[in-house]
Amino acid sequence: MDLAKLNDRGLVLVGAGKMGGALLDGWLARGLDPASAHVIDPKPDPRWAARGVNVNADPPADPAVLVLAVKPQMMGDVLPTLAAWGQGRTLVVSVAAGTRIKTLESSFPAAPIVRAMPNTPAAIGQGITAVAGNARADAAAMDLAAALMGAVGQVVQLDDEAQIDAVTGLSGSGPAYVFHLIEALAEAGVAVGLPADTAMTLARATVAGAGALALSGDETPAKLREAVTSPAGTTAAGLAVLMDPDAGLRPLIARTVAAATDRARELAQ
Ligand SMILES: NC(=O)c1ccc[n+]([C@@H]2O[C@H](COP(=O)([O-])OP(=O)(O)OC[C@H]3O[C@@H](n4cnc5c(N)ncnc54)[C@H](OP(=O)(O)O)[C@@H]3O)[C@@H](O)[C@H]2O)c1
Ligand code: PRO
Repeated sequence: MDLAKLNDRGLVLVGAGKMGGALLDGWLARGLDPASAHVIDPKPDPRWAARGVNVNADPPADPAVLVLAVKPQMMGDVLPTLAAWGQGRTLVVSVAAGTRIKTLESSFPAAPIVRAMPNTPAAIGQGITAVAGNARADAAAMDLAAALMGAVGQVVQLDDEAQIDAVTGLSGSGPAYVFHLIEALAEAGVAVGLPADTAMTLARATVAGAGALALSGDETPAKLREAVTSPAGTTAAGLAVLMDPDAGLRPLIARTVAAATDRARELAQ
């Protein structure tokens, strides 16, 4: 999207921590005017002020978008302070895990509201965000939300807000699983004889390259895996361990995503 469209009325970001900060980095890199961006955060990173973003000072009364990126546990304290923005002209976008549209509606009864679940690769324009809107989020509001999140990666529209918990368990938390895969690959490389820095370089580039290849064409991940796997070769030996139906990656990842999804449901308020 042309983020310049937001530059007239402004964007207010409440909570510029890891996720809010990653989004703001992405938006600023893609044309959001720092002078139209307003951060509210008790301990803001000095880099926002250094880049010309308004920090904790005179946010507009009628911004185009209010983005909520505080921890779900903070929402109860934060929402009552923001009610003035819920008059209907401002699109409210919450990226919080757990916090339900119903809860947001009790603070912003007149507002179009979109729940969005992004992930941190948004900072480099390679995030993916799932979105679900309330009844007041008409086509124009959903378009604005999709454009906002689309500026920092792909966007998936959900039919049902309840699916956001599963999205949180998969792609919201997912970058952490992949970073841990890099750590595990590097440690395994050291265990089979590589220097630590070489192993980390190989692990990082292997995951990044495989990810880029998986996104680059129409081949399924299964086909791409098969293309690496020579009959009776090295990959087949490795995959025999990794694809063990009981002790391999599939049941482990299934438990991982289920645990994260369950936690999102527990955080529900
Ligand atoms: N991190 C992710 O990968 C990710 C992905 C998808 C969604 N999310 C969602 O994004 C939200 C933020 O998560 P996070 O990981 O970015 O956490 P975080 O790094 O702790 O960011 C939250 C920010 O909000 C600030 N804050 C606290 N009280 C505030 C208040 N009253 N008004 C304004 N700002 C306030 C915090 O400041 P202090 O640090 O000083 O308390 C912090 O800078 C959560 O709801 C989470 O579910 C995160
Ligand atoms: N980070 C948040 C959490 O760990 C939500 C998805 C990723 O709760």
